[in-house]
Amino acid sequence: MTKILKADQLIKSFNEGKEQRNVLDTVSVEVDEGEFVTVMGPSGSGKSTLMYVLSGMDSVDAGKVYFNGKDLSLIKENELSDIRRTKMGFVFQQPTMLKHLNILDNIILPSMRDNRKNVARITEKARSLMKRMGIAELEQRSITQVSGGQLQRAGICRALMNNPKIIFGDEPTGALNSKSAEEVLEVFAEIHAAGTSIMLVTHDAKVAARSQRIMFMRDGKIVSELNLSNEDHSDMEKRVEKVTMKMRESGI
Ligand SMILES: Nc1ncnc2c1ncn2[C@@H]1O[C@H](COP(=O)(O)OP(=O)(O)OP(=O)(O)O)[C@@H](O)[C@H]1O
Repeated sequence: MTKILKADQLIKSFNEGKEQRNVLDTVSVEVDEGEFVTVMGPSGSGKSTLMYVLSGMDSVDAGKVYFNGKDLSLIKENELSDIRRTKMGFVFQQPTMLKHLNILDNIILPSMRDNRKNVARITEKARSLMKRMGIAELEQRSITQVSGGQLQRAGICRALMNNPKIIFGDEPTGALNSKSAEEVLEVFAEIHAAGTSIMLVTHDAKVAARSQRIMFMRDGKIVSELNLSNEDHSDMEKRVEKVTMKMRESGI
């Protein structure tokens, strides 16, 4: 199986007063192409930092990150930003969108950067994604005229504009009510079914239960994993129960 991501023995430290603290402490990770993984762990355990270094948004002090077989430490910053823009999609807890643009324009804005001549094609792509995400009728609305769940689905459309190989999500349902969260999770399931790899950071067992494999972090280390790929997908309650048990076992 081809690895979309491979990380060996990552170390990342930050200064805490006079002390240096390893926020990532010899972390190794592998994600298969098309795999849906989640990262769980207590606040401050290093989950977001792990996601930032795996996506090349931040550097490591030691260790290697390979994206699609490429050592990220050996490529120049402009190639790295091209990879991030064209091969990776990012979804955060609160999508950052511009207030004076409507939803459609917010979705297409990042793609316009190097494709000004292809407005028609880009707009068509955005419309087809909005339809797929169930927000086709919202294109003219401002970002203050939609619900949190609808805004997040717009954020996912924006992340999918370049057909990324992987979507990174940091607590993508963290700010949503349970109904909107369910809808957004359905969207992630659909993106995964279409072949895109997904890595989500979450505190929520219901989110993690949707994934194929969960990595549990504590104090900058991956302390355990749970493989759900052979568990019945229709029995979500049982999957959530397994995740909750493993969280307890892992001290999370
Ligand atoms: N730029 C930074 N400078 C200094 N310390 C940082 C920096 N970024 C993160 N940290 C510290 O690294 C640790 C891990 O942070 P990180 O955001 O990765 O944790 P997390 O598991 O994602 O937490 P949460 O669930 O609260 O989002 C925390 O103690 C945080 O304060």
